[in-house]
Amino acid sequence: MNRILLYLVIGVIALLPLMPFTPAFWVTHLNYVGLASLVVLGLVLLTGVSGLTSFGQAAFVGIGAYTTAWFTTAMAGSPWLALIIALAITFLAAYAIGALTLRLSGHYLPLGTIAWGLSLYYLFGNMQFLGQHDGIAGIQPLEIFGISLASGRNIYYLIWACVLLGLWGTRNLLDSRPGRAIRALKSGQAMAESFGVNTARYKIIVFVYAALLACLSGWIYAHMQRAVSPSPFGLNYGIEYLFMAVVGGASSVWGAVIGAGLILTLKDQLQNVLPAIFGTQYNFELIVFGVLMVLVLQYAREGVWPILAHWWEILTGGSRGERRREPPPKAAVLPQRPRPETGKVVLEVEAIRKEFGGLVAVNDISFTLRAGEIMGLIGPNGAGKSTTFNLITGVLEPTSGLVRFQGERLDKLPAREISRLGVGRTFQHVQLLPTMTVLENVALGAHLRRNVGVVAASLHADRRIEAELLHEAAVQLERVGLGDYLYEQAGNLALGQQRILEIARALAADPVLLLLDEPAAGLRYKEKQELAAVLNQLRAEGMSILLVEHDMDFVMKLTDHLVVMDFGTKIAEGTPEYVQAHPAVLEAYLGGIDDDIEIEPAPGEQPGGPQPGVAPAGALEGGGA
Ligand SMILES: Nc1ncnc2c1ncn2[C@@H]1O[C@H](COP(=O)(O)OP(=O)(O)OP(=O)(O)O)[C@@H](O)[C@H]1O
Repeated sequence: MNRILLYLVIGVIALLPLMPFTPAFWVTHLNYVGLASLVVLGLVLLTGVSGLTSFGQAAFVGIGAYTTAWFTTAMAGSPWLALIIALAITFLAAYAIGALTLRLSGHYLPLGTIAWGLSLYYLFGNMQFLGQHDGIAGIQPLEIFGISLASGRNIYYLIWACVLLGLWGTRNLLDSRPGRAIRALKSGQAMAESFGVNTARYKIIVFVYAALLACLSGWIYAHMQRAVSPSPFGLNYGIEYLFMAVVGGASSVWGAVIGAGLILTLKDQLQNVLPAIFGTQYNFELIVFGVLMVLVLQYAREGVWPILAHWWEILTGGSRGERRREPPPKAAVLPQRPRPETGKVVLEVEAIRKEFGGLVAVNDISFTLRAGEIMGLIGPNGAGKSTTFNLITGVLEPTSGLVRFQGERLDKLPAREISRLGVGRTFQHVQLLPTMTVLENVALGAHLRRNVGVVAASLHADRRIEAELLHEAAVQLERVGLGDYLYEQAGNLALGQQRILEIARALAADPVLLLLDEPAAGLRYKEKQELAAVLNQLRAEGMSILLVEHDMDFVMKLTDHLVVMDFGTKIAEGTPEYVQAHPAVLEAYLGGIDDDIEIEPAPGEQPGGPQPGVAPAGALEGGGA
């Protein structure tokens, strides 16, 4: 968000209660908005950013409120100690609940959150020492440095200081190493895992983070209301918080404040206006909310915040559109892993086999790849190339056979561990985080090269490491020719550029072995030439590269060694010249027949004739490297 707007918001928040004309009910209303904003901020991170829908946040508000209510009344304890206890209980409860429910996918997760939201609600209402459905009254107001926060105007500052801190911390978190991993949870889990991100762990972290914010809100609420009862912590409120997140804009931290403000103000106004119109006391506002939700989902799926941000952009002359052009500041170079000597065996594939039911997709394939070598894996459509690729990268487990990388078995390891050993990869279908910048996407590739915790990231204590990661990402982008697009949203790049971006991201992981799945697909002639130059350069630096590629012209000019597959079986292996002249290869490629497509002839040979599936780039894609 634009800085001017930020200062404006802070100024208004600071001055509003001081103004004599500000009515007391405004301050009270803003206090509720602030408390709800804290809960919704957690939901923005959990649901909007990470894609984990939770209906149960109100229960965590309840843990914060009930802990302090009981501890400060029954035990006459300090509310500050109560806050620590409440946060600790919430941490443990959220960790346990998260570990159980976050494994659930699809609609099972929201259903799981409803179940534990209801359980905690009934727990509050049935426990004798928590006052059952009557709750606990007589809670003391908070006091800071001798100043009582009993009045709405005083506690207002505590609430909004917490909201601003929460916004600041969450923004910092999102713009950091753990933040990039969190932003990959919604749509790029498999990709993130192959760069070493432990997605299951990050899901729990986000869940606990959101629960702690809700707990803080509950703690302040109890001391503001001076009494607690179960109803504000039930499922209805859980749904309302989610509603606020969706309406405000579930992918922006500011959406939390906007959503809470809009919904609570609307609810307040509707509760006044609707009974007067209809002459009854029924909760008509619920019907209006239902209609509003449908309209938001239909016409403003990203919520209100992006619309407001767009208006602000127009108002301030497009300041949001001004992108930084300069590269990130220079920083120390990240440590690099030792490279094997050129010519040393890096990858050994021994009789790997993959059966899908009765289909043998990969039939006892073996080959080796040496340091400083580019190997191509080719074959007609359905030959088993991608399956072989997935067996090496840990996406699939072989039925039998083994894969060794620098002497270590890969075939039993998950993708995350394979990446840790020094294997970088790209994807057949580009897997980027389209709303993140090109630079951030590539920095995700360097995830394992530095470690930053969530707390350090939230407090912005990660500046040096963050600078190193971004610097590394910029260097790799410069290397592959995308240095002019650092701050462009990755989704705005052309498909060919996105493929190149994937290579930069894989390079940011400092791999010893680079696995490229159809890197030239969608690239124009010049881009292919540039890609070939980059790959040649990498080979010269001792990198080992295995590529699956359909563009024969590109493959033949670039690779040292080829393995040709057909129907899951290796039918030939050798230099490009040897393979091009191999009868089994010609048979495999000529078998299907498209008379217009011709295989590139081996030196000194006549053109090979038509071929299906895999065809020379010149025929299928307009030229190669
Ligand atoms: N998950 C799966 N379940 C069942 N069959 C599969 C699965 N994945 C691949 N196959 C089958 O295995 C065979 C090899 O497929 P694979 O995708 O590895 O071939 P490919 O050489 O990469 O083809 P293309 O060039 O079209 O990508 C095909 O017959 C395919 O239908």
